[in-house]
Amino acid sequence: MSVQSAKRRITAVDIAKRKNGDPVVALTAYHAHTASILDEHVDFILVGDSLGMVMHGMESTVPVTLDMMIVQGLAVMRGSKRALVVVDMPFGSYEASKEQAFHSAARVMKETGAGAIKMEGGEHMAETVEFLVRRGIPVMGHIGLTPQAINTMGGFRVQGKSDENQAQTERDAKAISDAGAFAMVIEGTVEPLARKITEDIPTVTIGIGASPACDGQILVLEDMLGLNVWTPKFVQKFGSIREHIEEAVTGYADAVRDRSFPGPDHVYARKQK
Ligand SMILES: Nc1nc(=O)c2c([nH]1)NC[C@@H]1CN(c3ccc(C(=O)N[C@@H](CCC(=O)O)C(=O)O)cc3)CN21
Ligand SMILES: CC(C)C(=O)C(=O)O
Ligand SMILES: [Mg+2]
Repeated sequence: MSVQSAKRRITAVDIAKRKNGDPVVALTAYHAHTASILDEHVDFILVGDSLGMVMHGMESTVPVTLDMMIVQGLAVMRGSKRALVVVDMPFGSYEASKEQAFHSAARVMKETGAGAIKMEGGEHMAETVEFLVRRGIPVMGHIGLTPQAINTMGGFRVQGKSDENQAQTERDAKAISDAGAFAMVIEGTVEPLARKITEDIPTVTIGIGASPACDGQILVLEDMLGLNVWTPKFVQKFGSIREHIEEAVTGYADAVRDRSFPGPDHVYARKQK
């Protein structure tokens, strides 16, 4: 990193000011190349623990490690210079105690240079969120459908369908907001709940499968590009990257088989005498 950069990055403080303003635009990225494409078009890039499922074919995000998040977080920092980079805390790296959370989050901040971290959880994580924020780590919350809880939820379940669950999710939002999170992801919740939370709390809400009522939106990049075959219902495919890759790969395979590749332009010759 340079001593002084010409254009400063968007900060967590900038995002926090976007309540009732223009919608906050966010996408996930795990690589330097994709990060460099998103950099000019989004407000923040999330290095999501969804990378376990998207890059590695895991069935959930539970096996993702802190080291995996740090490696990809660093890649995304190298590829970007304008957008805020937020790194997800993976399952098992923060839930045991606020000290464990600080230790893990500090590693992410020091080893990647990212501007903020995100952690899943409501009321039960509020004390931890406050502990980190007070010690200089901007925290993005994540409530509603929290994928790391797949094994206690019994699957990825849309939240807010019952009165009891709606009331709990509202308490979660309030607790994370009061704890000082600069923004929070609301994932997989029924529309009236996402709307009510967004109206009731002063914290910026970022929706994913949580209706247009939120202050911003996020999607997993590979889902909206059309690279992943199956996606949750809340995804709109804005591209069809899978077909582009298929076309390029079959073109290459055909060219190798009929010996039209490598062609004259791709061959090294000896020095002319
Ligand atoms: N590629 C990808 N995209 C994501 O959005 C994403 C991940 N991976 N991994 C981490 C979590 C997991 N997510 C998920 C995964 C599955 C559903 C899902 O099965 N949804 C059902 C509805 C379930 C219900 O009705 O309760 C669906 O059909 O959309 C939702 C969110 C969102 N996140
Ligand atoms: C889906 C987003 C919000 C996320 O947490 C992830 O990509 O891991
Ligand atoms: Mg995540």
